[in-house]
Amino acid sequence: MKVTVVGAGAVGASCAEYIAIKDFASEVVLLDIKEGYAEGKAMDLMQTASLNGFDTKITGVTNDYSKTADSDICVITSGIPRKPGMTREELIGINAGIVKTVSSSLIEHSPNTIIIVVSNPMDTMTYLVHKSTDLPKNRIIGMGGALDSARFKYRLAEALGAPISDVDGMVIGGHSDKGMVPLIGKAVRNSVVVSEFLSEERMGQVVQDTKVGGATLTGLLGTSAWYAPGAAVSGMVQAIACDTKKIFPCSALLEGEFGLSDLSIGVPCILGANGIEKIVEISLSDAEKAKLAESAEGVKKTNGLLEL
Ligand SMILES: NC(=O)C1=CN([C@@H]2O[C@H](COP(=O)(O)OP(=O)(O)OC[C@H]3O[C@@H](n4cnc5c(N)ncnc54)[C@H](O)[C@@H]3O)[C@@H](O)[C@H]2O)C=CC1
Ligand SMILES: O=C([O-])CC(=O)C(=O)O
Repeated sequence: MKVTVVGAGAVGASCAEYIAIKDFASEVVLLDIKEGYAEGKAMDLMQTASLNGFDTKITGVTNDYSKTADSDICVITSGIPRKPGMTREELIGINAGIVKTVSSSLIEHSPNTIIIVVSNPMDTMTYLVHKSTDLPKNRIIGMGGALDSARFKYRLAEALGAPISDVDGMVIGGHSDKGMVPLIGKAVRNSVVVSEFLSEERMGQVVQDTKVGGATLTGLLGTSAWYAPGAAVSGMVQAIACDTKKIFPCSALLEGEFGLSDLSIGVPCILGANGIEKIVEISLSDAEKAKLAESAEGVKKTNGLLEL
């Protein structure tokens, strides 16, 4: 199993590290445009192998796509991150060009690959890869909901005073400060809906804290987060590599599912060897449907800025 990660910055390196630590891939290629940068990150990571106990071989390359040839899975993290006060949507001007060039170079050398898009604004970048390449739709997947759901579980556990392993919940919709739809009505503590434990007001706070999770970290760090994003990507890569058929909310191209079409947005998906094996059309309440529709409008507005 060969995995390429483009962008050896904060998220790309974290992603490579978690993939290696989980020890399911034979090889991870890190590629960056900055001379020597990916080579340095790869060497540093390889020097953790004996300490962390993995056999995955990590190599770094400067913009040499021939070294990525025949990758089973490619992750795109190249592009600029936001700074405090910015939205993810403001990154489109620079990141669209990068994502378009990178995806076409990857496919040239790995025509059968599955692509996971991370660069922001992620739903729009995922849609751009659908529009600008010939890969089938099950092989282009955006990462956002896996991270947002992890943040939702963190906030739920905090509100409940419960261990994180006791809570479950999912976030669907666009990966943006306003567009996320944390499904609070379906969130559970050991199979009991959280409304049994939390007031309406506290649940509203959990939802709001989840939606601005990325912005909160950007304010604290001066740039956006990387540990949880890297872990979220590695979980999706593992589900595909090991054909686990686990459900992750992913940005998938919709063609009528949930009453939506011609956009990529976060919905529950079964991930396996074929990438998105199935979009799971869970039933939503009227309020949840309205929020998803509003979120889709926001994503489409950003898609409208693409030069296709
Ligand atoms: N979808 C999600 O949930 C998340 C998305 N992100 C996004 O991921 C992206 C990366 O974030 P960070 O790693 O923090 O940024 P970073 O600045 O640390 O790393 C980005 C790397 O991309 C490289 N790069 C730029 N253009 C390139 C090209 N044409 N080819 C190859 N490499 C290129 C840069 O040299 C840099 O090393 C940002 O757009 C950020 O907004 C970040 C966290 C979560
Ligand atoms: O907040 C950002 O810009 C990066 C990101 O998508 C996240 O951490 O959720």
